[in-house]
Amino acid sequence: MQEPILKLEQVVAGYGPTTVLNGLSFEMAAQQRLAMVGRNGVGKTTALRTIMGLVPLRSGQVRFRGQDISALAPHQRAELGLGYVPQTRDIFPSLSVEENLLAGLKRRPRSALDEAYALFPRLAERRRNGGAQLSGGEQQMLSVARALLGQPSLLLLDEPLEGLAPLIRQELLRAFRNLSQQTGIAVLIVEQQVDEALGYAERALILDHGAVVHSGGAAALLDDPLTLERWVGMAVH
Ligand SMILES: Nc1ncnc2c1ncn2[C@@H]1O[C@H](COP(=O)(O)OP(=O)(O)OP(=O)(O)O)[C@@H](O)[C@H]1O
Repeated sequence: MQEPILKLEQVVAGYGPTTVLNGLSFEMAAQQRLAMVGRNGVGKTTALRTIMGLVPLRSGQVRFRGQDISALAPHQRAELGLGYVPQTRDIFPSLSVEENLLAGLKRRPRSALDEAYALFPRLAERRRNGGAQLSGGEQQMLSVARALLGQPSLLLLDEPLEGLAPLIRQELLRAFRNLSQQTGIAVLIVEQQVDEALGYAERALILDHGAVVHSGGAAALLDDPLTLERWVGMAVH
């Protein structure tokens, strides 16, 4: 079997006296779309932040393309090919769309911006608008586009659909699908919009108390209301 792009082994992490991840172990294949779901507070955001190196590991290991990255700083992980879009939509509100994208360019030529505009045509239309003038959905697009300019091979998305209207959610998911097809980038998506995330992903994990309690095909989970009800506490439509 091909080496997993990401592998967590018995990861323990938390904040101060609180342990949030209690032996979290899972792996994902290159080019895979994996959804991570679970009730509020089970540790999904903490898992992404730990993979990125923003929450320190207490024990266990994080491997990226076979390399143990547990001791690396976040920027070193980004350089290796990890992209992270936090829940907070990491954009500069006082800069224009184009300036925000330029800030994410690093050593790439300016023409790389065309990739971002091809993926999100709305951003091209609003390239001179200030970040603060964008709608929630446009801010999310900008945040994702900026992360992509770093050419990650694995993109971590923390609740990208949160607070967005259904039509905009569909537009974003369409862009994520195009992205997967065109670039083969692997995507780990954390989402409360469980039905939409499972519709997008190939595989799914359910977390509870900072560990995996279910792992399998996303379509199969979408068809399994008992498991969803038990661990996610919500019926999908
Ligand atoms: N900076 C922090 N300091 C202390 N505790 C924190 C911090 N961030 C999160 N926590 C706690 O860690 C636990 C897990 O939070 P986390 O955000 O990882 O869960 P989540 O599954 O992503 O939940 P949600 O869906 O609500 O975002 C929660 O009990 C939360 O209160």
